[in-house]
Amino acid sequence: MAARAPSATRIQPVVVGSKDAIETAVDTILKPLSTIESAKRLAAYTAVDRHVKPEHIVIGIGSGSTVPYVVERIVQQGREANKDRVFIPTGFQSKELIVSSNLNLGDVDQYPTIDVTLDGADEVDRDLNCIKGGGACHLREKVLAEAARTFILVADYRKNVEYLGTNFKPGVPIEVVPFAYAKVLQNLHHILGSPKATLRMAVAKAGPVVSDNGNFIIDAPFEREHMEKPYDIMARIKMLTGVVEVGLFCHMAQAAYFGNEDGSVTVKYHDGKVETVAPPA
Ligand SMILES: O=C(CO)[C@H](O)[C@H](O)COP(=O)(O)O
Repeated sequence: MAARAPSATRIQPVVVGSKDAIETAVDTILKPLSTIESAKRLAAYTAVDRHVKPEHIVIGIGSGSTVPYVVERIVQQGREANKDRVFIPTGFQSKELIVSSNLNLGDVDQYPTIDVTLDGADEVDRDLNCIKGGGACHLREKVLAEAARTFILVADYRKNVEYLGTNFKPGVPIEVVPFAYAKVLQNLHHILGSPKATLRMAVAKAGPVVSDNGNFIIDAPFEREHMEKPYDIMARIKMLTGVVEVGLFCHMAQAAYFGNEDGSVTVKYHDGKVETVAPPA
């Protein structure tokens, strides 16, 4: 039998947090957020304050870099407010976010009716149509948007545009089953008028981006004439065999919250009304 090491050598230092975790915590306290991050947080906090009410039990959580602020604000509502709630994720990232925030996790097959879903967007036009799928999550995001009684968008000021494709240049994200991607690309190039449509390639992996559902993503830029009537082009893309979902969400959101550089929030509603919420005094 191996001799036991003297107890002194077995004593491990007490780890209270990694260097990164400590630096992040210090940054959070001491360093102000960048203008864009502040704008995202402002939009998310305002939307949560207005739309996540005590009677809301089933809550859809979207994907992207704005949504963590949504969850942060929901957590701030307190343990009592959240103890009976169930949170439904739109993908791996939001699932991790829900679990690491100690919120109850559910899935849309258990809860096909959601009280309110809050999600980010790549761009939102004057009629609240939006491009989603910059993070390749738009299939689940659309399911949760459709399942929700109220669907709310949160974003920073760069996403607030008159027509889609103004600032967001990669194009419309399209989730396709892998074996059909070349055929769908041909259809987009030669039939639907997107000659620059490309398969989205991974950055830290060789080969294509693979979605949480095991599919590929095509990014298809379209001319302004198509993007001004996004429902028509969305329907035509969706009819291509092999397409699973299109990252154009038309007439789905009730309101979109945009954090601005000056600390105000612009709220666009589905009926065309626009409100400006002044910065906190
Ligand atoms: O659609 C999405 C992911 O598929 C995101 O909601 C969208 O890309 C916005 O992300 P961010 O809040 O980081 O700007």
